[in-house]
Amino acid sequence: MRHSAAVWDYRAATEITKDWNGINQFLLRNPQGASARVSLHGGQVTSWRNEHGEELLFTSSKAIFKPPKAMRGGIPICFPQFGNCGSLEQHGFARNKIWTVDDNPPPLHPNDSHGISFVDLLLKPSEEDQKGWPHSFEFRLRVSLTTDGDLILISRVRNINGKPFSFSFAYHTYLSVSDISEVRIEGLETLDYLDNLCQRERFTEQGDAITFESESLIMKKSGHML
Ligand SMILES: O=P(O)(O)OC[C@H]1O[C@@H](O)[C@H](O)[C@@H](O)[C@@H]1O
Repeated sequence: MRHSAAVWDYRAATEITKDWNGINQFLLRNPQGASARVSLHGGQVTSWRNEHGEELLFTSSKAIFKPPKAMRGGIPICFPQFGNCGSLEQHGFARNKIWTVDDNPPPLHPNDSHGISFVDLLLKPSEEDQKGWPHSFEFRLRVSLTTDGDLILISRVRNINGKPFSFSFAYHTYLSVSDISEVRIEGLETLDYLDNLCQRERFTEQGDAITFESESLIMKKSGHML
């Protein structure tokens, strides 16, 4: 029987290193050997490994690892705009910014505090950001790894001056799959989507599961991108 959770020190389980551009990144570990790595560049999770050390996230061999270009891999955060559905740069500016560590985040709901190893990050808009998107916000991101090796991302956006604004948001997750023909995505039946490979024509999903036989690039109206 394992008693590791009772004595597990989540701070000791978090190691700070530098990413490929010298920007701080955090390595989260659980007692079973699973890990996750998250960079202050974009608040982007760049690696998630299971207890066998297998990488679960994909990073393109063509990824550019240099700001201000976001890296194509891991989990880029799209905010305050998804895709090119607005006047901002593709997928918004959050993924291109240097986030800070949030030393004193407001408490999370107890149901959301499952992480055995975690880091809290914060993004506040710069003056430059506010020229392009004149809204006052704080974006808090908690990245946690559970005892079971699950990765949990919790995002909280706070309007700090009470003037209403709207935004779109997505975790642009690149999952690594060994055999795409084995993948099924369920639960999207009846949703409308825009097909990027058909000039963003709108269709309604009919099937109870999506499978992949060829290149596919569809954007669900609710914000999911496949
Ligand atoms: O190429 P970017 O800006 O990193 O965005 C990643 C991808 O985002 C998707 O939403 C687009 O449909 C793709 O065309 C794009 O490659």
